[in-house]
Amino acid sequence: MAGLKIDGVTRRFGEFEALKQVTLEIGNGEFVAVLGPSGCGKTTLLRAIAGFEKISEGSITVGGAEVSGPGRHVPPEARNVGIVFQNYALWPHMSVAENVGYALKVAKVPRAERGRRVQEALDLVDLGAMGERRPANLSGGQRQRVALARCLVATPSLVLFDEPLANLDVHLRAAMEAEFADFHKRTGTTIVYITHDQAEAVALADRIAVMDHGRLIQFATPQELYARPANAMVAHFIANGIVLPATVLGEEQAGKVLVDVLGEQVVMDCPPGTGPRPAGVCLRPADLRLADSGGIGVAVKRAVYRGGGFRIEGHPVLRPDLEIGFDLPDPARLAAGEVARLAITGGWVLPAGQE
Ligand SMILES: Nc1ncnc2c1ncn2[C@@H]1O[C@H](COP(=O)(O)OP(=O)(O)OP(=O)(O)O)[C@@H](O)[C@H]1O
Repeated sequence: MAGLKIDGVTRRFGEFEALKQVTLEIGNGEFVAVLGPSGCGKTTLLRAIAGFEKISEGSITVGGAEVSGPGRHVPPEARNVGIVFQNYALWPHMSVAENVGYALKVAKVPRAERGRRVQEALDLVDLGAMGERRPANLSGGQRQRVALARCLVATPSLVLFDEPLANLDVHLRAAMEAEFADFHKRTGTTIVYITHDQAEAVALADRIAVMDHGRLIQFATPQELYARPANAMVAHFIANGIVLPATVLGEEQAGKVLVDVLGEQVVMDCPPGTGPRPAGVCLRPADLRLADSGGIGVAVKRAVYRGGGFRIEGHPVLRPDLEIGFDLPDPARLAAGEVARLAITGGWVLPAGQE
């Protein structure tokens, strides 16, 4: 197992920068998700780590050895990096064990050793008893595990997952999430997991690297991303936080500060050194409470039933240009056309310049 260091990596396609000065250090045995919207550079980063893509600037180090850098590009097959792709493409005419052992056979690994390593890899993904089956006789999740075993049989120092659950249905995704988490716990493999699904990243990863437009925006634990997003994009992207304009009224004291949000004065969490300035604030469900009086007025545009409760969407009465959405447990007392009163009880002031 090995750590991964990405240092100031830029990748240009002509004038366009798909990766901009990305710096990221991943510890030995860590499970890191790379998360971001379509086109943010996730796949380019994965391809650069795997060695399918040359980088324009910076360096990449796996387990202490530089694999990409100025004048240096170690080919993919010499990097000892495994990849589990979204399309797991197994050979239909080969058994599970043959599929897993194919690369070893091509590499002329002796039969006995091959058999032992294939069995070990299948045991790791809990398919130890299924080596003789054909892929057609496996479930989608089992096939994805064969793909994982096929990657593990080469004993990689680092495993990259490229949206491995994207082709699976919702139920199978949940089951496979649990399997991946369990696999990581048992083996301690260093994992870099690419996804655009924030719920998946939050459920699985020790830390998440959020990317946007080729840049790394924030690299932190799921809890930190939720509670202390670095900018409005992260606040929205992680669990759909509400971002509103506000004015910081005082100076930060012990991580808190007094803020005016649409006429309401609220004490919120804030970055160190926050002082009076215009700011964006991120609000989470725990920061909002429906009130009978006071609070901010929200004109309800839509109330959509979401099983067990309603999703309310509308705009602040004082700022019709802003959108605000929140969830309300059943039985809801709100309908389109009404004005809801929302008390704000907390929140997070975004860092300066990130509103
Ligand atoms: N070979 C290439 N030539 C030119 N532009 C490219 C090339 N590969 C990627 N890009 C551009 O780089 C940007 C990042 O692409 P990338 O595939 O890394 O995004 P992504 O975050 O993986 O998106 P998705 O989730 O849709 O796969 C995109 O704007 C894409 O069009």
